[in-house]
Amino acid sequence: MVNDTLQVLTIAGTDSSGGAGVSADLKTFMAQGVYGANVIVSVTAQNTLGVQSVQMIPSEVITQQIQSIAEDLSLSAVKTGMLGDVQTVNTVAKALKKYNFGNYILDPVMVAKGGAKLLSDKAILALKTQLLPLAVMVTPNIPEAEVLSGMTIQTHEDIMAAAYQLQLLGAKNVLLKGGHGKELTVYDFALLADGSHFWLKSQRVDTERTHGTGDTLSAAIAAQRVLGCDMKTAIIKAKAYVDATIRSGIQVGHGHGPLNHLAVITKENQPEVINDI
Ligand SMILES: Nc1ncnc2c1ncn2[C@@H]1O[C@H](COP(=O)(O)OP(=O)(O)O)[C@@H](O)[C@H]1O
Ligand SMILES: Cc1ncc(COP(=O)(O)OP(=O)(O)O)c(N)n1
Repeated sequence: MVNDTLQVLTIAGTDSSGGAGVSADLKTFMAQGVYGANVIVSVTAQNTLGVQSVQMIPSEVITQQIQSIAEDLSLSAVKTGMLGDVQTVNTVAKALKKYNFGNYILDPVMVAKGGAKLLSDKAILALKTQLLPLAVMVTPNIPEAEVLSGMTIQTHEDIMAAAYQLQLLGAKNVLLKGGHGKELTVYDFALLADGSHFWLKSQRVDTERTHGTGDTLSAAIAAQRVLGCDMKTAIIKAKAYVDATIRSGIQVGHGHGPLNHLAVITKENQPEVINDI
């Protein structure tokens, strides 16, 4: 059942193959039992093999979409995904400052799994200065954390240092995702607003079908916050959900296939929570 009083917004781009972007976010919100609204900032022609084209939506249309929702819905959280260019980052930042949508989760999407650029170089600085300070949570993968922190990340110590740097730049909580890589064990690192930290340890699923994992994780965190979880619990529950969606694979497309958003979480999906590694 969807709880219609729990309303969450995603501001992101579309993915015509339905695996990432707004599609992943709305499927995740629904699966978590919260109501999802969407503001489209870009339309991508995309499939599991790559991104074929990107069309950005004009700023005034983005502003109008946000205003329409703000005037009617009762939102308690918002997440942003692909924002594309500097104009869009600035437009979204202006709207987030104007309207109070509650918890703001920033997924700093930069590059799709197939390698296509989803954020321009100029927009990176705008995202750092305009959006990071507004975010209750930022969820970079390792390459994104390197770009935002200006640091090279090779070791677990580097991961922690980069997360602290992102907190210094204004994000209250940081979840640094460790999905990129080849190791058999995946570690995500969480740094919370009170200065505490923990690692989420899980076994890597040997699959190419991970299209939209980052979107799904950040959308699930937003949903769990709206459902009333504290930040640590929201992160752990969201991680278990993503793990379930990867493990219950579906066979769509011929490349980086999408997740199964209706997956049921079992004990097997619970990450190990550890303080230090
Ligand atoms: N093959 C995999 N097996 C298990 N977990 C994964 C796998 N790939 C990604 N994840 C998890 O999915 C989430 C998203 O991570 P990641 O893929 O790094 O983000 P992004 O999609 O933004 O690049 C993280 O919690 C990560 O640990
Ligand atoms: C429209 C759109 N938004 C975001 C992404 C990237 O999503 P992400 O969850 O990081 O997944 P992968 O691209 O890493 O599979 C996208 N591809 N398209």
